[in-house]
Amino acid sequence: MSSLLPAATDTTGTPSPAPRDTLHFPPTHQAQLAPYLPSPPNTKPSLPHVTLTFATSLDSALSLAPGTQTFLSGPQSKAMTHFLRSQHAAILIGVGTAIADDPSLNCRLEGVGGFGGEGLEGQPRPVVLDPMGRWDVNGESKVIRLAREGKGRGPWVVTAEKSVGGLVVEGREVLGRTGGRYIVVPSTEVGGREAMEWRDVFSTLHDLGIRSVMVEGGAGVINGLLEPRNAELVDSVVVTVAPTWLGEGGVVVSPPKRFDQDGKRVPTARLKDVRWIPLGEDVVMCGRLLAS
Ligand SMILES: NC(=O)C1=CN([C@@H]2O[C@H](COP(=O)(O)OP(=O)(O)OC[C@H]3O[C@@H](n4cnc5c(N)ncnc54)[C@H](O)[C@@H]3O)[C@@H](O)[C@H]2O)C=CC1
Ligand SMILES: Nc1nc(O)c(N)c(N[C@@H]2O[C@H](COP(=O)(O)O)[C@@H](O)[C@H]2O)n1
Repeated sequence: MSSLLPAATDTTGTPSPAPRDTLHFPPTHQAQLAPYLPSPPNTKPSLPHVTLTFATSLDSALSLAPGTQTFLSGPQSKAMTHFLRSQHAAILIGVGTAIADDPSLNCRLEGVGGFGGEGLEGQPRPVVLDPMGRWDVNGESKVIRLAREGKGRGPWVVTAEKSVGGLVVEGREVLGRTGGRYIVVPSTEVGGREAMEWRDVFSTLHDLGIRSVMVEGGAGVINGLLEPRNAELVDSVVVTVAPTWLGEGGVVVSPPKRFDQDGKRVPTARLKDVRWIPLGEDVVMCGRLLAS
C-alpha cells in the first residue's frame, strides 16, 4: 500500500507506459482523506483496520435494481476510490456484487503495480464473501483476467464449511493459478442461509496477514456492518454522494430498525468526526461510526 510509487522502468531505465485507463488522484485531495486511512499501529488486537465505503444516490441507492450495476461516481470520486484501494491490503464485496458487477477489484491508480508501478505493489487483495459458493468464478471473470495480466491480485473467496464439498474444481483451479483461494469461516444456518459473524470474517483475514480491509458493498454487506453490534469493527466510513435520484426499486442502504431499552425507535447509526470533500459534481463524506 502506498500513495506515490516510483514509475516502473525497463532495463534501460526508461519508464514503461502506464495503461490508458490509469487514474490520477492529486496529493492535495489525498491529504484530506489522511485521517480516515489505515495507519499503523492498529489499536484493535487481531483485527484489521476496516473502511466501509460506497457510492450512493440521493435516495440512498447503490444501483437501479437488484442484479444490475449502476455507475454513480464521477471521474474524480472514482479516482478517490482507487486511491483508497491503494491504501488497503484487501477489498471486500458480497457475492451479490460479484455476480451483478463482474468487477475488476484492482487499483488503477497511477504508480501502482500494473499501472506504472513495480510488480503488484499497491494492489489490494480482492475478497468475495460467498458462504454458499454461488459465484461462478472462471477464466473469463474480469478479476481473474486482470490477475493473469499482472494488473491485480487473485481473489480470496470466503465460504462456509458446508459449501466446500459443492465447489466446482474449475473455480478452485482458476483461483489457485492467480494466487487466489477459498477460505473457510465458521457460519450458522439462519433461514436456509449460512450467516457469518463479521468479527470472524475480519479476524480470519487478519490471521492471514491482512491488516486493512476496504469494504465496498453491496447493500447486504453494508446494512449488516451498520448494525450496532458491528459498529466497533468499522474504523472509517467514506461515502460518495452522487447528485442523482435513482427512483423506486433500487438496491438501498438502509440498515435494520433500532429500539432503545424502552422500546422507543432510535436511529440505527450515526457518524462523528465528519468531513465533506467536494470532488467534481459529487461530494465525499468521511466519518467514524459513533459507538452505540
Ligand atoms: N454504488 C456502490 O458503491 C456499490 C454498488 N453495489 C451494488 O449493490 C448490489 C449488490 O448488493 P446485494 O445484492 O445486497 O449483494 P451483496 O454484494 O451485499 O452480497 C450479499 C451477499 O453477501 C453474503 N453476505 C453478506 N453478509 C453476510 C454475512 N454476515 N454472513 C455471510 N454471508 C454474508 C450473502 O451471501 C449475501 O447474499 C449490486 O447492484 C451492485 O452493483 C455494490 C457495491 C458498491
Ligand atoms: N465507488 C463506486 N462508485 C460506483 O459508482 C460504483 N458503482 C461502485 N461500485 C463498486 O466498485 C466495483 C466496480 O469497480 P471495478 O469493476 O473494480 O472498477 C463494484 O463491484 C462495487 O464494489 N463503486
